[in-house]
Parts: sequence; C-alpha cells; structure tokens
Amino acid sequence: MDTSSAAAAAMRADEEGEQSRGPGAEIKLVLTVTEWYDGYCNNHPDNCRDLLGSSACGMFVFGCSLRTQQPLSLTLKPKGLFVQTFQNARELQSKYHGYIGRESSLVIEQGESSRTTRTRYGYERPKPPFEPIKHSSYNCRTFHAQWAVPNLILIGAQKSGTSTIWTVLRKRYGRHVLQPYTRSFEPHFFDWKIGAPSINFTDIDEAKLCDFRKEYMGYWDHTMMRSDVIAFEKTPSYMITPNIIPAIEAICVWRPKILAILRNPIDRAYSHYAMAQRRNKNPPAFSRLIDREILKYIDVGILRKTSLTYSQYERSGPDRFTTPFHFYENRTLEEYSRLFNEVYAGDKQKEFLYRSFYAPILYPWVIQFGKQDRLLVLQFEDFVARENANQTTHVEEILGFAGLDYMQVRGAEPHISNSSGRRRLADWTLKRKYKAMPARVRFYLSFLYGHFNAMLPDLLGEEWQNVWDEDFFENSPAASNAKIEKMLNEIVNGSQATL
Ligand SMILES: Nc1ncnc2c1ncn2[C@@H]1O[C@H](COP(=O)(O)OS(=O)(=O)O)[C@@H](OP(=O)(O)O)[C@H]1O
Repeated sequence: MDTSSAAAAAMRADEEGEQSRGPGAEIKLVLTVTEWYDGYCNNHPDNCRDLLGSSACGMFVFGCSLRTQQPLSLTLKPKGLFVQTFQNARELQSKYHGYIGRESSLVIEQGESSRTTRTRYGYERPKPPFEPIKHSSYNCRTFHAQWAVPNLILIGAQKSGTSTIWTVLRKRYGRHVLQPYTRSFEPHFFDWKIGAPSINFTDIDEAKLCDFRKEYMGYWDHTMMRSDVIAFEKTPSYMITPNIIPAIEAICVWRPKILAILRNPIDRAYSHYAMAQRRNKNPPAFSRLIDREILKYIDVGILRKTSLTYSQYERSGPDRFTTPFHFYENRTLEEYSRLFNEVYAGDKQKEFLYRSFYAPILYPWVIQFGKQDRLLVLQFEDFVARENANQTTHVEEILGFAGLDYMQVRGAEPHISNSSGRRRLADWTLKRKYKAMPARVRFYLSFLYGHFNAMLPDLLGEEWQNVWDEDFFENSPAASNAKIEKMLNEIVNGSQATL
C-alpha cells in the first residue's frame, strides 16, 4: 500500500473519530492486518511495543493487540492528528477497517517503555502452528514479496569457515545484515524444524505452505528491513540435505540466493572429526570410521569391490604407492549424486568423509540454482587467506551477490586493524586444538577425494581446477626435502611422522 492511501485511510479514520466523539471522547482506530506478521507478537506485550516503536507498518498492530488483548495507545504519524486507544482488539476488528501502509510510522504513547531494545535471543520464538487470522484479500504467495526474507542462505559446508562469514558480516556490516532471531545460532528450519525431506512439496496444500512461510519469515524482524539491508541465515547442514531444495523453492517464492563455501575436503573431514572428538570423549578412531564409510560405498556401488579400506591399505605393502580406490568408469556426476543421496537417505548423522564429496553433494544445488545465478560458491582457503590479511574482497562479493551495492555500505565498515581478535592464518593453524592428521591417512584420502575434486571445474568453473591437489612429492615450497623424506618413511614403514 502506498503512502497516499495510508494517509487517506488515516484521514478517514480520523473523521470517523471526530464524528463519534465529543470533546475529550475516546477515538478508536483499527488497522487492518494480514496474518503474515502475527508470529512476531507471540503474546508478548513487550514485543508489540518494540515492533510498534520502530518504523513499522500498521500490520503488526492488529496481530499484537488481538493476541495480547492489551490496551494500546498510539499516535499516528506523520499526520499526528490523534491518539487511538484500543480497549478490545476483537471488537475493533469487527467495527473498523482502517488501513495503514508501511510508510506510516507508529509511535507508542502509552506504556512504561515504548522503545525497548530487542536483544538477539531476547524472547521465545513462536511455535507453530500459529493461530490463523483470516483475511479475505490475503494471498500468501504474493504478499510482501518486496520484503520477503531471507535474501541469502548459507548452506555449508560444515567446518569451512561458515561462522567466520557470519561474524564478518555481523561485525562489519551489522546495520546492513539482518540475522534471524532464532534461539540457536543456526535455524535448521528446513531440515530439522519442518523435516522437509519427508514432505512432498510438489503436492502440498497452499495453506500448509503459507504456514511454513509465515514461520520462516517470522525469524527476522521485518521492521528492520530496508533497501540497504539483506536478511541472512546460516545452517551448514542444508548442503548435505538436497531433499530440502524443493522446500526452499516452494516456501521461499521470493527466490533467495544460496551461498556455499568449500574447504580442502581432507581438512574439512578431519576438522569435523576433531569437533566430534571434543564432544564425545571416546569416539571411534578416525581410521575405523573411514573403514566403515568405505565399506558402505563399496556396498552401494560408489566404489568398486577391489577398493581397499584404510586397514587393508595399511597392510598392502608396496601397493601403498598406488591408488587404493577403483571407480566405475563412465559414471556420471548425476549418478554419483543419486547414489550418495541414497546411502544417507533418512540418516541424520551423515558421516565425516561423505560431507566432503563436494561435487556430488553440490550437483542438485547447481542444477536448481546455478542456472538462475542464485548460487555462489567460495573457496575457504582463499577466503580465510584474504580475511586474515585484512582484505575484504570476498565480503564485497557476498554482499553484491545478495543484492547490496557494496559501495553503498562501504562507509559502514569500521577500520580493520590487526587487533587480537583478528588472527593471521598461521596463528589459526598453530592454535588448532587437535593434532595434524597422520600423513599416511592423508595420502590415502587424497586418492579418494582427488577423483571427486576433479569433477568440480565442470560443475563450478575452471577456477576450481586443481584447487586442493595434494602436493606430496613435488618440490613445492610447502614441502621441504626433509619433510618429504619423513613422510615417505612413514608411508613405507608405518612410523608416526606427520607432514
Ligand atoms: N580466518 C580463519 N583462518 C583459518 N581458519 C579459520 C578461519 N575462520 C575459521 N576457520 C576454521 O574454520 C573451521 C570452522 O568452520 P565453521 O565455522 O564452518 O564450523 S561450523 O560448521 O560452524 O562448526 C575451524 O577449523 P578447524 O580449526 O580446523 O576445526 C576454524 O579454525
């Protein structure tokens, strides 16, 4: 609704009030509300005040007053003509149908604190199902597409610096990046909250979809949305759950952008294992977990039966220098993607090695979002190297991709210093809380991931050519002769030297 019709509506309501009151009589105005925003109010009068205290549209008012049954007193601006007192929202709903657009700003006149500040985890999120507020002209699909949130979803990969992206966006561009008001750092809306993989989204009832939309959008404070703000969420497990793609498409009709960041698959898998180790005091050894996964892949036909598990490889003598893996020739990426998905269908706890098979995992995302230019994939090593060197190029790319003009928000960026909070790349590596992976394991895994990494350039572009080639024997600056010698020694003799 535009400002002029909002103003006209306000005028109309004002006239009604003028006619019905004598001097000093109470004026009542009701603001017609769609059901979209009612989730925000959540029966908390304070929330209502917060929402109303900001430059919100009148739509919130009805939802809040209806739910809380609190008397609310409002001054309408910019007309600023009168104060309305709501004694009983239900009654007002049946009597009046004023209408106020987003552009009008509402200020609370009454109540102890009209502009309380909302903290990130300040209150309980609403729990579905919401009490529906029916409105005849309401169309859930088209409603408020302009402000539909989020604009950007960071889908993973886990242990690939997703939290750093989050922090950088929040700390440096806080005013321009809106994050969800969920209890947990990661909303897990599509996978855990609604269990999208088990729902058939091609055949779903529109009312149900509308409920989902309402709930998901309810994670962000819409009153904070402006043209120079993007709403953002990160849930790194989305990437390994391709069955949520139809859910994203059906629910988020405003077509949000998808962001992924990929790290060297071996490092990622081991960092993930180290995290599990920290959480679980006695986890199985990494090599045992590798064996378990490899056997699974042989079973479903991802690897040929002649492939070796890590334990077999360790006992294989001189064969240790040849590849322990045998793949089926001519297998397409699509087939790999389907097979991997089948292995883990319905399995919430997907395993460490699996999560690093980027090409088959990303394939359905590229098919769905790549062609629409809605998918951006960053490389972790590049990202953190620039970040740690105080360069902001990637952030610029992310903001631009999500629809923000970087130049426009540039002024918001504080001076970045080499403060203690910003560690250099070398420091990150030194401060890791776990020991490096034994070189033999790394060598073994490099054969496995090498096969799948080689599919990335076709999928994502030439810049992904040889990105994580493990340079074990070449005379690279990273590997001195002494190191190479140590490593060869380890591979041949089974000693515990590490690169
Ligand atoms: N700037 C910078 N430089 C170097 N390394 C960095 C940086 N930021 C994050 N990291 C490393 O990224 C790993 C954590 O990734 P995530 O935040 O995605 O983890 S999580 O999925 O949210 O748990 C974690 O890796 P590991 O230390 O190997 O576990 C972090 O150390």
